[in-house]
Amino acid sequence: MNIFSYMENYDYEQLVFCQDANSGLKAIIAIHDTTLGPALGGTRMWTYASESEAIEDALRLARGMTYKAAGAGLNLGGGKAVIIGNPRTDKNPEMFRAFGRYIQGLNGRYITAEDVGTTVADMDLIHLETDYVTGVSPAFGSSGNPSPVTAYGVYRGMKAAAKEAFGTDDLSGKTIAVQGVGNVAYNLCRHLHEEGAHLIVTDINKDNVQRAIDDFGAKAVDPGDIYSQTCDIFSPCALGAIINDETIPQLTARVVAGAANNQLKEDRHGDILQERGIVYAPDYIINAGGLINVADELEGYNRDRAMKKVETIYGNIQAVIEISNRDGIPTYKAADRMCEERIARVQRSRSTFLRDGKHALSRIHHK
Ligand SMILES: NC(=O)c1ccc[n+]([C@@H]2O[C@H](COP(=O)([O-])OP(=O)(O)OC[C@H]3O[C@@H](n4cnc5c(N)ncnc54)[C@H](O)[C@@H]3O)[C@@H](O)[C@H]2O)c1
Ligand SMILES: CC(C)C[C@H](N)C(=O)O
Repeated sequence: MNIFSYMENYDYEQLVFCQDANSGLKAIIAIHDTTLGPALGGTRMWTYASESEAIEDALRLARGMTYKAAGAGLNLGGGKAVIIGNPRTDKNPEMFRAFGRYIQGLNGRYITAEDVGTTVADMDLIHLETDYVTGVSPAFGSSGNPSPVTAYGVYRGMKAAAKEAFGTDDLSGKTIAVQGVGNVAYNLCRHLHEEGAHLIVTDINKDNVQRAIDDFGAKAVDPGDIYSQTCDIFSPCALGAIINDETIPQLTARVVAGAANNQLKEDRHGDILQERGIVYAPDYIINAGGLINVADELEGYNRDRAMKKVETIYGNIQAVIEISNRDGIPTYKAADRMCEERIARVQRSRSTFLRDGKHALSRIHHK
């Protein structure tokens, strides 16, 4: 991988490598764009097949966070971190403390939170060394696990997409196929079940499947069979790149709306969904609830205020669909356009010289 070419291509600001032999920490922090504010994004812990794969994942996810924050109307930039290792076997407290010190060294340019493979307990360890961490235990006045809030945002965004496809946002009686029933999707299924939707679920983790059957009367299918289920809505809540040449022909749903990051394998798959008349709720717009929730901590966490902001995801999905219909472009392009325009507008309005430029969040975390 030619790192500088890649960074130049998508206009990345900074890539940081962190190594601590004592704890075995090998981490990468990617900062994409801080026009709107400090880069906030989770830390992923994963068994990457190679260092290049880890770098690429950090960079790709960081850019997604720039768009996620811009689309959600937050004054935050985009960043993400990855720790190379197996989250089940390779963690130790010193690793997260060492990582916290590297974050502190960035002096607020990057703020972390949970992502796949990291937990509230890990954030508590990072918090021992830095204040630039969110999703910390509620005992510290923080917001805790962001997943249930992400799930609520996905539920609201799914309703907005359903309104476009079916003329109503009522999901009762609708059949929804959910791929992956982990932290986010379990909570999503609860909202859908309460509204009277029929659920078809799959997961490679049998316990998670059983929990959805027991709690929501879901029908379970094998992981490879989820795409071809007869359903109204397909909800990807496990992996990225699952909307691709192999899966699109199998889809019967009229809406794709789920929590997973980077759902389209390539942009052209968003074009194909549009050609097939499938309403695609862009991933970084619909799954912004967790980010909105942890971002609220930066102003002193207030659950009611955070949940009110999460409600805006319904309107944000509607806004994207409106741009898509108005300009005759697929929804993924409409979302990119909406976010890029906001970043450009803010950049222009902050272009005048100031001797001591300030950002609304520059006062945070100075205890
Ligand atoms: N947690 C959040 O707040 C949040 C916020 C935004 C986006 N996301 C994204 O949403 C997705 C789910 O996040 P999560 O926190 O629920 O993660 P999770 O790890 O708790 O859940 C993912 C589930 O998918 C299952 N899975 C993995 N591979 C699968 C496969 N091939 N087929 C079927 N199931 C499979 C896993 O066993 C697990 O149960 C991820 O892509 C994550 O990046 C999460
Ligand atoms: C800041 C976090 C809650 C980030 C979350 N993992 C996401 O991808 O949006």
